[in-house]
Amino acid sequence: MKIKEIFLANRPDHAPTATDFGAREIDCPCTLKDGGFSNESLPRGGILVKLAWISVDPYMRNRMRPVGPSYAAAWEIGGTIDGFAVGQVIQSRSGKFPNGTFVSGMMPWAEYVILDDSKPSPQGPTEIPKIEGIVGKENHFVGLFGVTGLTASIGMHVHGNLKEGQTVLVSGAAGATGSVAGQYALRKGAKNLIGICGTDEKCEYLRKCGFTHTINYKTDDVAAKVQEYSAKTGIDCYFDNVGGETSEIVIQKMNKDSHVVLCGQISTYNDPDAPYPNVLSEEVQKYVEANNITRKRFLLLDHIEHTQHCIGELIGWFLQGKIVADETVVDGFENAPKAFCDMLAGKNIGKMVVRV
Ligand SMILES: NC(=O)C1=CN([C@@H]2O[C@H](COP(=O)(O)OP(=O)(O)OC[C@H]3O[C@@H](n4cnc5c(N)ncnc54)[C@H](OP(=O)(O)O)[C@@H]3O)[C@@H](O)[C@H]2O)C=CC1
Ligand SMILES: CCCCCC(=O)/C=C/[C@H]1[C@H](O)CC(=O)[C@@H]1CCCCCCC(=O)O
Repeated sequence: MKIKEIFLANRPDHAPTATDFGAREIDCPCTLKDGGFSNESLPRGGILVKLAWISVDPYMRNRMRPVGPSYAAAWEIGGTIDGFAVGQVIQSRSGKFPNGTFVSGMMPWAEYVILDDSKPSPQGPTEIPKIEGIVGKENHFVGLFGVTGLTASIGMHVHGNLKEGQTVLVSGAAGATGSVAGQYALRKGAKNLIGICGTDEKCEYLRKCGFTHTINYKTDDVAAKVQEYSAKTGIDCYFDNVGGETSEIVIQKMNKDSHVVLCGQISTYNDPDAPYPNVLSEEVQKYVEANNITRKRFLLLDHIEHTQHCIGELIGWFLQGKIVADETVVDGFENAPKAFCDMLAGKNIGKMVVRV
């Protein structure tokens, strides 16, 4: 049986497009001549997984460069793309993952893949728990209960220093991470929650998520709106997904001893020369130091020990209907490259996910 896989075709120096990727046919591992599956060709501990949900993520932009980010390899030209995904076990030579099990983890972008059950979580296959109310919603394990939801909650938990009654501002607020970061702050007692995003439709989504104030950075005067919405309180916590000019504006309105959760700097990801994290202007850097504002880089992988606690909270809120987690679903395996480029261009509300 032939299946499709997706590979990197070019390393663009501009915003990527779907033409920077290619698709090709390969033989499906573990198939018989009659088209059925067999586990005979699986190595011991191997599982054949049919991809179900593919995550497209901003850090992948960096994997398109000759040297990738510190925590993930650069993709080779002509090499198969890989990323976080959810799939179902079709054939198994593993005692841990019997047929039918849903797993999440890093997977090549091919319709069927072989994974090794000894590779540790979260990169290696991780069983998706069968919890009433969650079964059938495995898509959320690439979003709300996956990397983005955990980045939001663990990021806030570790660097947010949230307290009852605070003012919290989130940039990139209508995306997968930002929308959960804001709702996490609300659950922890934030009283004034300000969200910055790129369209009016996204502002509406923020209101559905419980944000107090919304700012469209493409049409509003960001500095004036940030000033207006934080005039009485200042800002106690800033969950920064975007960096650049927006962050310069926000940080200057932060209170003494307040905290930046430095999660991402997506406004500069297409610029190969932009340092990560972005270097603040001299004036803003002085403000940070004079006001004892913490701004430490946050990386999910450095804090994975908080996963059980934070995923437990997220699942609890979800089952109680206390958290909104809309997704932008793109159908079709071959549309994953377009979904990735569209996410970078801001065409998603909530988590951008590909249904295979
Ligand atoms: N530190 C960590 O461990 C992790 C960090 N991240 C970071 O979290 C952030 C959000 O990721 P994720 O939730 O997956 O993605 P999102 O779901 O937020 O999607 C990306 C969004 O970024 C916004 N965006 C794109 N370009 C710009 C720009 N020039 N200026 C401002 N906003 C822009 C767009 O929304 P809009 O229409 O509002 O512009 C777009 O929808 C990223 O910075 C990512 O790198 C993610 C996972 C782990
Ligand atoms: C645990 C796998 C997560 C992969 C997907 C993802 O969204 C990555 C986000 C990274 C973020 O930008 C900073 C991080 O710490 C996140 C995790 C990166 C892990 C990549 C592992 C890659 C590999 O093992 O090949």
